[in-house]
Amino acid sequence: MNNEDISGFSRSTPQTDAHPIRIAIFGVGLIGGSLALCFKDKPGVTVVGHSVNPASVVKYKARGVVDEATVSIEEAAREADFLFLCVPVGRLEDYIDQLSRLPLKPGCIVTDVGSTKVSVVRHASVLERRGAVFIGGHPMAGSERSGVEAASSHLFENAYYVLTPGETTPAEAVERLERLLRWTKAHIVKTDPVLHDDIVGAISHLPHMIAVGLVNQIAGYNETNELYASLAAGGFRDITRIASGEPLIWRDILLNNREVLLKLLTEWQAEMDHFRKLLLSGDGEGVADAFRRAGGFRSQLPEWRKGMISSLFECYVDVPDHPGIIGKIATELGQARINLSNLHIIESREDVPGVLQLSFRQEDDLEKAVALLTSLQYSVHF
Ligand SMILES: NC(=O)c1ccc[n+]([C@@H]2O[C@H](COP(=O)([O-])OP(=O)(O)OC[C@H]3O[C@@H](n4cnc5c(N)ncnc54)[C@H](O)[C@@H]3O)[C@@H](O)[C@H]2O)c1
Ligand SMILES: O=C(O)C(=O)C[C@]1(C(=O)O)C=C[C@@H](O)C=C1
Repeated sequence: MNNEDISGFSRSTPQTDAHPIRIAIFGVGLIGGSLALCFKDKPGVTVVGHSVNPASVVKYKARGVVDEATVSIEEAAREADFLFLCVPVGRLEDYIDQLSRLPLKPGCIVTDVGSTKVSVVRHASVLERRGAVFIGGHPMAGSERSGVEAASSHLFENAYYVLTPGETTPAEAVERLERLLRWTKAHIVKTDPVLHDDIVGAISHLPHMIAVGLVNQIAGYNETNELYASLAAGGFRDITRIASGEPLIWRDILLNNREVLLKLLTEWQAEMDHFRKLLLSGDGEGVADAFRRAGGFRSQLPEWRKGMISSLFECYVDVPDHPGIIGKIATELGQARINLSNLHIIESREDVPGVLQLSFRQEDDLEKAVALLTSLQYSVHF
């Protein structure tokens, strides 16, 4: 992508092939680090990372995630065209306050990646008085992992990236940010902060609470009998991956969106009460109907997008459980130059066919893999 117009400040400076763009990232963890990797090494771009922790600054540089790193918020912000706040939700307002006391580049864009939007957008008006433009942001992609070690330049590919510009946000600034974000390969969607928090509360925050509650319930049973953990298989793993999210990140998100979540929890309890009634009355048709409705809705979801159901292009291969089979499949794919992004054994018991989950970053790789494995007589399904 040509970054000719992205900075928006350099039109009066001597023309070079690419106008210089300075991007400051505050908090180079999973999300901040992934953004840094998307922008780094692009023509004319300098990425500067900020951390309050001197050891983190050394780490950011050593890992090559940023061009520069500093513990000074002032140094990071100075002359920055774009400032990304990638710290926990509970820290965002303080960062905005600190930035609002600094000499920012006129017209610079400050944005955040926080999982809630109402409070940060409301608070950010202090920045506008300093000549900066604030645009709330939230990439709908992530992981249960955290820290710069988990960062990836592919994290946002094909995911939705929400922006919440207000009515008075200059359209030119929104366009400039959108253009910069093209490097993430995400799909931009714009919405109002209140609607954002309602929807994301339902599709992200509530599921995290359910997963954590479920794991803790089972962990309690497991204290009296460890067979609970031993027998926990694919179903338990699928619904509970997100229970391993970073505790302080999730503390901040849930407390920040608590009004929405309290309502959602009441409705969730009603959903569970419905199940309780079905079981009490032995209403098998009611149980089957609940599964039918859920399956129907789930099958209509745009599965190929991150942020919905599947974060990757995936297929499942039935494999006989004998030594070397996984290596054989991986070698076949490698020889055909098909880029496998992940491989996961779902079930493997003696004499019983196992299932191999294959993940690809590109749809094209998935299609090629399915054709190849089918031609080799493997049973492939989705
Ligand atoms: N994890 C996800 O899946 C996900 C997805 C989208 C958005 N988000 C949002 O992105 C933001 C960052 O989350 P993450 O998953 O990258 O977390 P992370 O823990 O990987 O990174 C957080 C960063 O903030 C810094 N930080 C932590 N506590 C701090 C403090 N008290 N003061 C200053 N800096 C501090 C850390 O050093 C780190 O660089 C959060 O606001 C979160 O809501 C997370
Ligand atoms: O995939 C995961 O592990 C995530 O938790 C990502 C997830 C989500 O719930 O979908 C989590 C928080 C974000 O704010 C956005 C995305």
